[in-house]
Amino acid sequence: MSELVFFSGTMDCGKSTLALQMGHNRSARGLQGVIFTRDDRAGAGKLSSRLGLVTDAVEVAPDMDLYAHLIGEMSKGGKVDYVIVDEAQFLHPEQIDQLARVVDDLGLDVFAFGITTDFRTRLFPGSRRLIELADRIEALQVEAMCWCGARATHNARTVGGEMVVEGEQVVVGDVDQHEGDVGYEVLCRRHHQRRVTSATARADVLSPDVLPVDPA
Ligand SMILES: Nc1ncnc2c1ncn2[C@@H]1O[C@H](COP(=O)(O)OP(=O)(O)O)[C@@H](O)[C@H]1O
Ligand SMILES: Cc1cn([C@H]2C[C@H](O)[C@@H](COP(=O)(O)O)O2)c(=O)[nH]c1=O
Repeated sequence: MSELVFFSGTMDCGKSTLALQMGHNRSARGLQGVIFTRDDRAGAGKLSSRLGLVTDAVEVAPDMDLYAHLIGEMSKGGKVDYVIVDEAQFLHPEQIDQLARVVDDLGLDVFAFGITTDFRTRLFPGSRRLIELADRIEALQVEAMCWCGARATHNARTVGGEMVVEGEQVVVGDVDQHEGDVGYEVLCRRHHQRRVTSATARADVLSPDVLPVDPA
């Protein structure tokens, strides 16, 4: 039975790597897939992992009908055995409905990979729809870690290392950005709620306010 599966996790937990591995294992057995992505850091039409692997993909435009695209491929004689979607949080809810239709009407497995929540802990519309429609939701096994050592569960947006809570929902970027740039850091809920990033935690430790006071 074909399935719509949502592989979700924080940024930097290995989603794109797993997407590439699942595609590789299937193509090694002669299966052919279509890989969709949107706004990958490596550029349009690319699916890239921080482990250095990258593959070509179909860049999803905001108004693209994914079901119609696959029907078009098949009617041109293309073989499609499965579908992979990376950065699925950026898709419109209607496009997630189209993926569900691919599973139900075309009998193809659809494997979608993405983060669930944004820097303000709000669901992305595409991820919300995936949670509503997916046959299965899988949490990635390799856990990303907060600077404190706890499991990272939330994505923070940072500017110059400090967490920000205002801004557009979508700003393409990466973890480990240089000072001053907009970047991201994964945190445990406690430190996301308190807005303590690795940089501000370090600064607090160094601050004279928190140095032990000599009573003498
Ligand atoms: N130099 C490295 N050595 C080993 N693993 C690495 C290295 N750099 C990144 N990784 C692994 O790659 C993961 C990020 O993979 P990626 O697929 O790009 O994540 P995601 O798509 O979830 O943002 C990290 O959590 C880490 O496990
Ligand atoms: C939290 C958050 C993230 N983004 C962007 C930043 C990256 O370009 C992608 C996530 O990619 P990854 O492969 O999972 O690391 O999403 C965003 O636009 N808005 C946010 O709030």
